[in-house]
Amino acid sequence: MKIPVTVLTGYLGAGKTTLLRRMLANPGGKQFAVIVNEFAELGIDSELIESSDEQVIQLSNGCLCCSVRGDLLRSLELLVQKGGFDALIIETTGLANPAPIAQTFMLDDDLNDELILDSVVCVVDGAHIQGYWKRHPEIVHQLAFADTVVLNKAELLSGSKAQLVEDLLRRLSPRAELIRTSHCDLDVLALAGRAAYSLDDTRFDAALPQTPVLLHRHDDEVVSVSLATDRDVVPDRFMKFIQTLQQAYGEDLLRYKGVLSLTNEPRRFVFQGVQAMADGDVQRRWADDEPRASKLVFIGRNLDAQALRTSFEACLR
Ligand SMILES: Nc1nc2c(ncn2[C@@H]2O[C@H](COP(=O)(O)OP(=O)(O)OP(=O)(O)O)[C@@H](O)[C@H]2O)c(=O)[nH]1
Repeated sequence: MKIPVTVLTGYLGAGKTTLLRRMLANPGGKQFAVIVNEFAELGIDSELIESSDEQVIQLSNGCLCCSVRGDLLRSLELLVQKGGFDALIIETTGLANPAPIAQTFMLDDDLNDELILDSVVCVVDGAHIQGYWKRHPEIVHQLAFADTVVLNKAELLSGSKAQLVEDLLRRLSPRAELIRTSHCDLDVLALAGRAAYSLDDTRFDAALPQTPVLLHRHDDEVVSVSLATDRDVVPDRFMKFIQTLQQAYGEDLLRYKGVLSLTNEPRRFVFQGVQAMADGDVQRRWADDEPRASKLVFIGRNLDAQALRTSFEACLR
């Protein structure tokens, strides 16, 4: 029996990791393996998963659909050789086109014998989708390819706006099942192992170019800036730094997230945001043998990397 693969897609900050965490917290007797892909050089998501039971492979600094597609193939081969799991979840970057990822299963005979693409789930940020979808063509590809669309952050939508967003999603993803939710609080057991995705489906033909897409270009203006330090971060300076960035870049500040070592705080501080919406919380304590290193990733349009570095330096003790 082939091992089912669930691909989690959706734009930056939509809620993919939130959904992944829910799936891992409620495995329904499955032993998951997970591949997490991040656009930025530094990977943060594997830190947010905090999982010990699953094999988690982090692929950073590029998208599975293009620049790290070879890494995806190697990781899949490695996982299949090693075994020890009966379901696989792949979390793509918010910029990835799921079509070439699906092709990976189709084009490689050995993988095709072992793995089957079970479902492509597209998580949508209900609060931002109306402003985003025309500006970011990735979203249209992701929705067109999905068999399941999770309309997330629904609590931020009024009744009439929620209806408009649903209508838009049904237009962009007419065949998909649509689930409206907040914080991806949905029946995760119903998501995996249900063969929602079929390679015979016409959806696949429509979304795939006739020849394999081995490389495709992302929006060149969207860049990532990764910052790392082993000095402590001073909380109020850091908050001012973030507020200044939110004001300076507005909608162009697409996504930021990080794990920080704050002054006088024995626990790791996890911080993340989408445009002007940010939140952070303390997590577990830093282990005795663990370097108290902070890392932070920003993804946005035309970010000034040097200016970000200099401003971040000013937040350190
Ligand atoms: N208000 C609100 N916030 C949410 C909801 N779901 C997730 N979030 C928050 O939105 C932010 C992004 O969530 P993630 O799950 O990390 O999103 P993602 O799609 O994995 O992000 P990237 O991998 O960076 O593209 C986090 O701060 C979440 O806590 C929701 O339903 N409502």
